[in-house]
Amino acid sequence: MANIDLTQYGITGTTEIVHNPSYDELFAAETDASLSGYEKGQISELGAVNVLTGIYTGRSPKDKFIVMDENSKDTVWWTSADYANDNHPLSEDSWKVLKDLAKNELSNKKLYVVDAFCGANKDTRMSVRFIVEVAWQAHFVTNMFIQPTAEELENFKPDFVVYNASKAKVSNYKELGLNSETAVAFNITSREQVILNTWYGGEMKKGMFSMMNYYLPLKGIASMHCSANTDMNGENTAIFFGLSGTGKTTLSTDPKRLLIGDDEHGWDDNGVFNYEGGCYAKVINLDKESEPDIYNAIRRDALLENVTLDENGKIDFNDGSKTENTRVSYPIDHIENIVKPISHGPAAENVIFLSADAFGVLPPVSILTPEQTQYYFLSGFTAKLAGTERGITEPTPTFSACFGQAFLELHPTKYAEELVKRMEKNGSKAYLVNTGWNGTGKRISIKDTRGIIDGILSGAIKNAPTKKIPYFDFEVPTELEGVDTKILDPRDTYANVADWEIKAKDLASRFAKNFKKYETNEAGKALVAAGPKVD
Ligand SMILES: Nc1ncnc2c1ncn2[C@@H]1O[C@H](COP(=O)(O)OP(=O)(O)OP(=O)(O)O)[C@@H](O)[C@H]1O
Ligand SMILES: O=C([O-])CC(=O)C(=O)O
Ligand SMILES: [Mn+2]
Repeated sequence: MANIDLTQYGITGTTEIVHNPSYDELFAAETDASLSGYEKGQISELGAVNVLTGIYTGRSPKDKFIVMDENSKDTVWWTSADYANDNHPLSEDSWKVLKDLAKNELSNKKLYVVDAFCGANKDTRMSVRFIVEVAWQAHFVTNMFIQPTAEELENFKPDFVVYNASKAKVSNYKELGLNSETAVAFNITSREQVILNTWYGGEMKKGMFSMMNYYLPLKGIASMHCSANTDMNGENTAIFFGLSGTGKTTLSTDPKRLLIGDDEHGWDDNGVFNYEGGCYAKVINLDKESEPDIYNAIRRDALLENVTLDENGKIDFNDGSKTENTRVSYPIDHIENIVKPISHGPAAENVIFLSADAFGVLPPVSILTPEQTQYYFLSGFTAKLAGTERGITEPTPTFSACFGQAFLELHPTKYAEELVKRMEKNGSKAYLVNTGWNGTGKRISIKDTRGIIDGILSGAIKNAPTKKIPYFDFEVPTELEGVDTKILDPRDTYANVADWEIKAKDLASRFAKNFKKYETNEAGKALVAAGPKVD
């Protein structure tokens, strides 16, 4: 095993290093009777350990900072008055202070070091070293990242280092130009991430995704917040973009298809590849019958988060008292039908945008033209669902560029450019699928949405009779096998069509207003014609 010297990172007095622990070691460590507080896990009836992640049960985008230096100042897409985003600048001096806090927290104790890959493609993967002091955090990254073989571990040379000092706080945060005692800070030049005062593992997962989103598009590779699967022969790939809670994990986990990955992918000349080695599924109200694959993935080695258990370990998936963002992480091989040995598929034939529309305006499926594809990709309209980000407690309509604005490090048009380039080359088709609400006031059922996805993937939708929806000019099927015909035109789900009209006009004008930020050049202006019409 590689010899690890943490003094090279300024971490001193380390009493023990547990390097790439096995699942059995992790299980023993996180259920150790001497642990207390948020470090201690509880064994559930399904064999998976459940942990509580503390005050932070979702990501904290307001606390995300990137060092602004010579290298990053002209490349990173910084937040601005014209276009606010989560890339807050951090000075090099403040970075030093944060890193010192982390080094201090991590010195003089037993640590877990997990070396893993982000990216299934050998040419473009990042070798990431996670340094953490909480056993279950080591478990989380073991589940979520790609585990090196023994040989790869022997020769592992990190090209990115994550310091997780979740127990430390930034007390002088105001002086440092931060938002709170919590910091999730990146240094693109030295290739390091520092985490302070949040235990939520998603900061490491989405942190490395953000870094891939920086490095890969600059190499001409599309970097995407999407899930991906392919047919049983590994020949017909589909990708599903969507913000948190819109159904990436649920809908890509399909017993009829092979899973490539549930959240983060790249698309290069060889096809679509996963960044991750595991999945991170929402488990609120999880139902064994309607989502058997995810349910069955919850067993030993999976890690539950913020789920409510009684003293005997019996799980109540319907309890959202800790958070709506209850989760399970599991290695991808807990799903039976996956692409092996590496999570990769050919170029995507179908590109699906999942949008959970809380207004009840969007049709459950729309067939997009190439211009609409660009317009709706840049717009990224959806509702933020409760829990994944701090402060979001009910479905909140939002425009999240490329369906993942929180993770974009370059301007959104760069991601659109790379996606469109790949789609044009491969003749891929795009669809907008509303997994949210309609005029009934209820969320569209998973059964109907699965029927829609089946219709897209089988090609049946190409032969379906269609009509156009006003204001948006969406082409929608009027019949699709396996889907309740009465929901295909959203107007039919309203007691009074005029109610849909009012909401549709309101949504159309929100789109137009949001799109103004892209109208600063000719390409952006040209796309306006593909957007909704407001009169
Ligand atoms: N029509 C629907 N389609 C998809 N999911 C639905 C639908 N109706 C309800 N749901 C529920 O919405 C949630 C979708 O969450 P899912 O984990 O698939 O989202 P995600 O896009 O993977 O989010 P994240 O990026 O946060 O992991 C699940 O809890 C699922 O049961
Ligand atoms: O952000 C999401 O969509 C879910 C997740 O991976 C995280 O919480 O980091
Ligand atoms: Mn997911």
